[in-house]
Amino acid sequence: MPSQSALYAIADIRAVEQTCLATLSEGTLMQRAGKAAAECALGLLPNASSRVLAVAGPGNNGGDVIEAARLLAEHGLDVTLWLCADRSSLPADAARMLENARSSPLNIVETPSALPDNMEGWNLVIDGLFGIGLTRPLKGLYGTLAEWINALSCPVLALDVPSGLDADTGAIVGEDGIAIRASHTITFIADKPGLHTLHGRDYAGHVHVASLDIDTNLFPPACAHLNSVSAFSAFLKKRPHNSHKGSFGDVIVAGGAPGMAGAPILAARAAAKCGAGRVYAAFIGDPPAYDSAQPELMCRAAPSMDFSTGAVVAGPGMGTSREAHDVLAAILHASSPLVLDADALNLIAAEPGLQARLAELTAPTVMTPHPLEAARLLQSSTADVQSDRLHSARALAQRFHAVVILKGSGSVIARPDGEAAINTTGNPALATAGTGDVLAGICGALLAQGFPAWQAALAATWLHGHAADTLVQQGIGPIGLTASELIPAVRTLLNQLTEAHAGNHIPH
Ligand SMILES: NC(=O)C1=CN([C@@H]2O[C@H](COP(=O)(O)OP(=O)(O)OC[C@H]3O[C@@H](n4cnc5c(N)ncnc54)[C@H](OP(=O)(O)O)[C@@H]3O)[C@@H](O)[C@H]2O)[C@@H](O)CC1
Ligand SMILES: [K+]
Repeated sequence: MPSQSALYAIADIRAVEQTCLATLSEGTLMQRAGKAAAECALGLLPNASSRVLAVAGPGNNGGDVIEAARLLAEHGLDVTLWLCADRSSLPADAARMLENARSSPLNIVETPSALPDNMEGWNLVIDGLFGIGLTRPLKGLYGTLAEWINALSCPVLALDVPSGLDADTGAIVGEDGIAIRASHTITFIADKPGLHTLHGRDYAGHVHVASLDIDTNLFPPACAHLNSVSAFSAFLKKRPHNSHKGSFGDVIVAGGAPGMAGAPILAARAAAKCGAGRVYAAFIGDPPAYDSAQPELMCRAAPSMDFSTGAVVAGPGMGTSREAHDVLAAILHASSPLVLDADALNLIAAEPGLQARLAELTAPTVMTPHPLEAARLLQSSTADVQSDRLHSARALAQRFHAVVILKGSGSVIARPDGEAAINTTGNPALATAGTGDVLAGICGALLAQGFPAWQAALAATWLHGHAADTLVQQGIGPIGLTASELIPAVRTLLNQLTEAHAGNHIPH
């Protein structure tokens, strides 16, 4: 099996599947998938007399669920199979599974023309309508069945992919399409990006990977990975006793147009609490005398700043005025490690001169667009960006020669060579004003402490999301979690991670 964090595109899964099908005896992979699914289902059921509804579609995903349903019925559970397909047109393996199931205690309802009449009393629904062979939106009986399942209160286990969801992108197929909202997904052969970004997290629920015992050597390189601590932990360093504030770098946050002073303050506070040695908040408008809640920050006027002395976070509350443009131009000419957020991205999207300068930079650079900012940078629409978030993040990284964090559910981190990761932490509590400023500030602090752009982006995204997860577990959110509250939680996590992962090695 490839590494737990590896993600594969449908085309790659198909290629692996075809190689296996050529060497294994007929039905072997489907039997393995059915067995893994049945075992997973048993773990979700309250007792041995549980009632299970299995829904099967017209393809091999249907074959998987038929096999799983047979095994569960033979295990003594009360299982009904809703076969939403014409038996005579099932693919060969699925037809074989159906024949096997006939001699089992499984209750089979063939080609139903209506929905099951009882919504109550099911302990689990298993979704085997469609997997990676979905080619169009769920319509007719499939659509109404999906709606019906989504209204149930019991757990729903999707086989391979929740039906209606695109396994590559996490999009729901069709303009007004519908997908089955699963509480759990058991996905076969390898994990898939669409289960983790856009609608993926809402529709796939907990994802379990069943590799079906396929030889690791048959897999091509993964198309992306899930973000994890191991991807950046090598840069978590214990601090030597003999250190001073200059040892951990400066961060200069540039933004704060009149009326928008809060944004750079949030980013600067985050940078300070994530370990930068000194933090400046530089304002396009008049700077405040100091930040009374965090007087360690040094508040300055942006036009008179020297941006070459530390990592720069440009954009929070910056506005798009002429002054903001000139400050951004000065920042791009300083060639410092750089985080570009918010209005800095909007200014760049609007001006080819700034774009050309950005593409020339060799210092570590991270861009943190949300989908609308990404759309402006790519001169496309938010819908286009969201329709394939991995592709959009890669396109941005290549065009601007920077590491990109495309924010949203399952943030995508991409770098110019095409390497990409999907973040797994975070929750809807982050959908509130100021959380983006905090993310940019964390990123700036990590760049100032010597993280390369890629690892800084991975670590910042992971920490930011995990802090929100921790606070929600404590009841501080999702409703009413504020961006400010994230900052101390991120600091705690960063210290815990450093303690757990940094060796005794003292850096020089
Ligand atoms: N091959 C193997 O041995 C293994 C396969 N495995 C399993 O197989 C799954 C892939 O199987 P699959 O290729 O048969 O695709 P699947 O998702 O079942 O559906 C395709 C069928 O649905 C139809 N169809 C599509 N969209 C539709 C729509 N909206 N509304 C109505 N019909 C629609 C489509 O018809 P068509 O588009 O040709 O008209 C076709 O008939 C995979 O996800 C995994 O679970 C694992 O067990 C490992 C071993
Ligand atoms: K499915």
